[in-house]
Amino acid sequence: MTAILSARDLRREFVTKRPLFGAPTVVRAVDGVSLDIAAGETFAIVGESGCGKSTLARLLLRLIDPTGGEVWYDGEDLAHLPADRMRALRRDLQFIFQDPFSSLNPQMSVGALIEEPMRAHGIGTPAERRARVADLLSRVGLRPEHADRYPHEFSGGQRQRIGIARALASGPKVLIGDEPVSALDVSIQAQVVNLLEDLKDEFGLTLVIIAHDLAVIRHMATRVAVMYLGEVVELAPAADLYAAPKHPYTETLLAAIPVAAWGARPARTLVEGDPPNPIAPPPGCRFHPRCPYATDICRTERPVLTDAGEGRSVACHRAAELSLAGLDGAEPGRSPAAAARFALYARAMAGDPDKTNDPETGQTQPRQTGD
Ligand SMILES: Nc1ncnc2c1ncn2[C@@H]1O[C@H](COP(=O)(O)OP(=O)(O)OP(=O)(O)O)[C@@H](O)[C@H]1O
Repeated sequence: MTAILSARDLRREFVTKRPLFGAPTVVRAVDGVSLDIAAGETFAIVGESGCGKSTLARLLLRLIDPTGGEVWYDGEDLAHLPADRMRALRRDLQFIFQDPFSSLNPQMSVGALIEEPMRAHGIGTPAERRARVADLLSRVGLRPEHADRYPHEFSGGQRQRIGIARALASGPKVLIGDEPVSALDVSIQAQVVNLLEDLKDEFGLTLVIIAHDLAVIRHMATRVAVMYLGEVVELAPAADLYAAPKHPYTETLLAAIPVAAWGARPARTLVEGDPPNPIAPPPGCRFHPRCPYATDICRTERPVLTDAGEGRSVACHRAAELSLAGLDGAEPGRSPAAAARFALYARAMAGDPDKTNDPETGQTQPRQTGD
């Protein structure tokens, strides 16, 4: 694998002062993340709100400075580059924001918004830039004459297309999208996902997509990194991860995927127990208070992300012995076997940690932790 972008033990803390009294609190938003993103892949970073994925995305493009660690792009450590060199490299590394309403300056015409990155990097003559704006508008499914209009004249999906055209304007090699479709109507999300996939092929891009659940990126991701409380807990080729997760947290994220096709109903969250507190993460495995498979070692020893073979890594003491429920490749829903296992799992999460009811017979039985 040729890595185009790599993180090495990347860290970012936020220190927040209490308003009147008390010690400042420290949030370890990203706490020692190492990963390699291959040229030309679609790499997804997934996890619940607050797990640090937006912070990681911003660190990867040095939109914010790290507290520690390195970010390597094309032989240079972005984390320690002087500002002027970093500005030059931004031509290669672009960001698509989550909210197409607040991320576009309402005072600027669409043409000026898309042209701005080209001007900033001294690309082309004014006439060449205008021609490129028209071309980019067509490529994202809008019309060249839209260049003279203003963002408020467009729908959310169209604004996100404008944001994508703007991100493409400087001819980047890597595009990072921070939940690029989650602010859009569900009916529009698939269209924008499809557009990103088409543009990736057309422009030879590497895509990094941040998502809070595994549904959105299911059909586009090449590999997936699952984050929990500032750490990557599982990293795997997408098809393998969906078919057979190795970390219990990944299993819960898979269980939250709506069974029916796009938008039929919102995803449920099956992760019960105390919500994660990034200020005071639990000892041992950070997921253990919510994990139905936790044993003593999970409460005391922090598992490290370990090579699990076949391009997979997992941070779970019990990864080798557990056999967790995947989606079994069923379309549009899960197979009956996977559905039954998810039902068992949901009950285990909601109640008795050691026993659960068989969804078909209603009999109480020990939960299965291996096949
Ligand atoms: N500027 C900041 N100051 C203080 N704390 C911050 C700041 N930015 C993020 N955090 C904290 O860092 C943690 C990770 O936040 P981050 O936004 O990266 O998570 P996320 O997984 O992207 O969540 P979301 O999907 O809600 O954006 C959270 O606890 C958040 O409150």
